[in-house]
Amino acid sequence: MKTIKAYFIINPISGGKAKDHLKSLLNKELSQSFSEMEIVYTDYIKHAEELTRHAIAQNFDLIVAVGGDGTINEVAKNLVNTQVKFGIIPYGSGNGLARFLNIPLNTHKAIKNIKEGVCLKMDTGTLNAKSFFNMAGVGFDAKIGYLFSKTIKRGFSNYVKIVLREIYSLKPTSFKVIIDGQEYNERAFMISIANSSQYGNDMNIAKEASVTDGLFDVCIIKPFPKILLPYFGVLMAMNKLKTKYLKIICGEKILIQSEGSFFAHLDGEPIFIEKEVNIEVLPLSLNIIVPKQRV
Ligand SMILES: Nc1ncnc2c1ncn2[C@@H]1O[C@H](COP(=O)(O)OP(=O)(O)OP(=O)(O)O)[C@@H](O)[C@H]1O
Repeated sequence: MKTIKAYFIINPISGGKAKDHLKSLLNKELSQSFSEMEIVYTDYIKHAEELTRHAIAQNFDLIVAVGGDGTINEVAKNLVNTQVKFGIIPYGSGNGLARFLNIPLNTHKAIKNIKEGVCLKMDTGTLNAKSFFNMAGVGFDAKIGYLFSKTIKRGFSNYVKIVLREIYSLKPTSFKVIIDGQEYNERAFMISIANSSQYGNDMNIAKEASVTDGLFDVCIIKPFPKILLPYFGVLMAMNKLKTKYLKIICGEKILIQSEGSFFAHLDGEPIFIEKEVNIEVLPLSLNIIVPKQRV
């Protein structure tokens, strides 16, 4: 048995899937792999942040988030630039980061990855000093993140319902964007800051994104005829989106300004912005467990 202390944080509501059985499953499949193991469920929003800080104080070597990108965010934000290893058992609605890293969506295989995977150092980011790991953004996806956070029902189908309801009233916003000192003035439906290539559910916007290149792909989505949406959806699912309506610029320091206040999101979790967003990459700052073939 390895002398590794492992701490599991389960979000009971993520992805709209039941997780009552997980505690006994994790104990059964992993108790021989670690010298000490603790499994806890979150009771409320941001509880995972408190639990992570507790686990760090108790010298756990490995902390695993069981949930989606929001849960990953709450756990991993305390692990940036530490030696603590981070694992994911995907149980979200979108699972963007897990899908990008080829972490299995099947629970048994994801548990096996916690045992047998290898450690990758990945880039993380901050938006107005708050951490994100998969994707941040302003505009339409931030509004969807806000509306999704207000719904009781989670899961992919509810996400799609909100997107379809909102897309037809969507209007572009004027943004000033400064990427590594270069200024762009754009009217856009949204601007996504991609660390991985995808939002979740294999909806890829930045097909060449890497989480180890020290750069974000700034994806400026310009106003497009909405009739093209199904076509773009198919291209995104195939990771082949290329269109004159999408401009991608890579950079490590990004400033976004707009008239008045607006919403942004960090891994799908909305935040209200008074004035501007400042985004920075923190290269290779998180030790994440991924399948061997991913490194
Ligand atoms: N016990 C709880 N009750 C209510 N909300 C919770 C609880 N525990 C955690 N949360 C909140 O659940 C939210 C959603 O979690 P998460 O993002 O992991 O799932 P998801 O949105 O279904 O998946 P994804 O982000 O992959 O689309 C987070 O904002 C988190 O703070």
